[in-house]
Parts: sequence; C-alpha cells; structure tokens
Amino acid sequence: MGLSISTLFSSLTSLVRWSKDQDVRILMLGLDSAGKAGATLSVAGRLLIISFHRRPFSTGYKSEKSCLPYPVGPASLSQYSPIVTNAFPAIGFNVETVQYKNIKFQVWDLGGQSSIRPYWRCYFPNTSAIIYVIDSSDHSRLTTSRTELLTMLSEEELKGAPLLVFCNKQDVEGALKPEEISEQLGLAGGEKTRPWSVRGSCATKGEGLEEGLDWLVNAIQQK
Ligand SMILES: Nc1nc2c(ncn2[C@@H]2O[C@H](COP(=O)(O)OP(=O)(O)OP(=O)(O)O)[C@@H](O)[C@H]2O)c(=O)[nH]1
Repeated sequence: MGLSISTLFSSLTSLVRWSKDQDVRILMLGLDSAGKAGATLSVAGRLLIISFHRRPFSTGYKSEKSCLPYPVGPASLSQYSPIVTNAFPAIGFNVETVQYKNIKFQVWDLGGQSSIRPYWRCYFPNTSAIIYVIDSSDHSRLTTSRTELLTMLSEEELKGAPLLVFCNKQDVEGALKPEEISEQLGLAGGEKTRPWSVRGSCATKGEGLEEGLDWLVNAIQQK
C-alpha cells in the first residue's frame, strides 16, 4: 500500500475548503527520531523535501521570546505552496511550522525537557488537532513517550482536540503493533473527551499516513 500524494492533497484541500479563512492548526509531536519529519514530508507533499530542514536555514526566524506567535513563511512564496519556517525560542525547544494554504502543521520535538514544559502552552491555543508520532521499534522509550503524551493531553487548551497516534516504523523487525501500543497508552480506559485513533505507519514508505490523515480531517470537521 503506497502513499498517494494526490489523495493526501485532496484530504487537505477538503479541509481548506471547509475551514475557509480560518486557520487550522495541527500539532505534530513526539520524541526525537520518532519519524515526525518523514511523516510531515509525506503528508504535506514532495515540495517540502526541497525546503524542510531540521535546523535553522537562511529564511528562518529566530524568536527571542518564548511566547511570540509562531512565524509564517516568507511572503514571496506562493500561498498555494507548502512552506516551512522554523521557530527557535530561546528557551530551548524546537517548533517548526509547515504551512499548506491555511493549514499549519506545527512539528515539535519532545523529550527530556520537563523544565521548559510550562512554556509549551504558549503554543496550545486554537489547536484543531494533534498528531502524535511514536517509534514503535523503540521499546525502551515507550514509557517516556506515553508520559509526554498524557501530560500534553491533560492541558486545558487541548481539551477535545482530536488525537491521531501514528505507531511509526512498523517495517522494523520487532516493532510493537498498534494494538499493543494502544493498550499501553491506555486511551481506551481514560480518554473520553476527544476522538482518538491509534494507527500503524511507516513514514519512509508513506504507509498508513493517508488513512490516518483522512480520519483526522473527518474528526476535525465533525468537531
Ligand atoms: N525504518 C524506518 N525508519 C524510519 C521511519 N520513519 C522515520 N525513520 C527514520 O528514523 C530517523 C528519524 O526520522 P525523522 O523523521 O527525522 O524523525 P523526527 O521525529 O523528525 O526526529 P527529530 O528530528 O530527532 O525530532 C530517520 O533516519 C528516518 O529515516 C519508518 O517508518 N521506518
């Protein structure tokens, strides 16, 4: 099952039409190396491969304050092109924004940064949905990943926001199945305030992303 870029774009386009002039902000989070960049690239389309960097680049933006609004991309780029900007708040965590029309994917690196967690909420208001990426082959960090996710979900501003969990790297031998991860996350017992779905994916091959995004678009539209 390969990734269909055109289907992904049609999902995004229906979301754009539905939301009209309103911004749709989707947070994509996970521990480092979970596969967020790969998933974002696949979701937002091949154009991003040219411009997506995990570190600041020349058109990037360096924030001096922790709660500045995240930046939008250079005005010279077409509004119909996905664009990527970087925000590097001085407090030490990375938030990168991928913008496709009026849909903004904010990509976060989490992990080992509990001292700066109070600042995360600066970015939570008006979040339409959350995508959480887990490295299914990294058994040793599943507990950390679970803790970070549950901490995030307890935030008032994220209440009710649909949650899509990608159990990524399903192609790796020994990777935990989505059902096993779902059980360990314990969402079935504890999460009653939002629609959620836990799905397998392989970001490098684009597998599972299309179905996941379709689910998320529907969940956002039904909110
Ligand atoms: N086998 C396999 N490798 C993957 C998959 N997704 C990502 N990777 C690899 O995992 C590594 C990390 O992927 P990234 O997409 O950079 O992960 P990230 O979450 O953005 O990582 P940070 O930049 O550290 O936050 C890269 O070497 C990817 O090629 C997958 O589905 N399967």
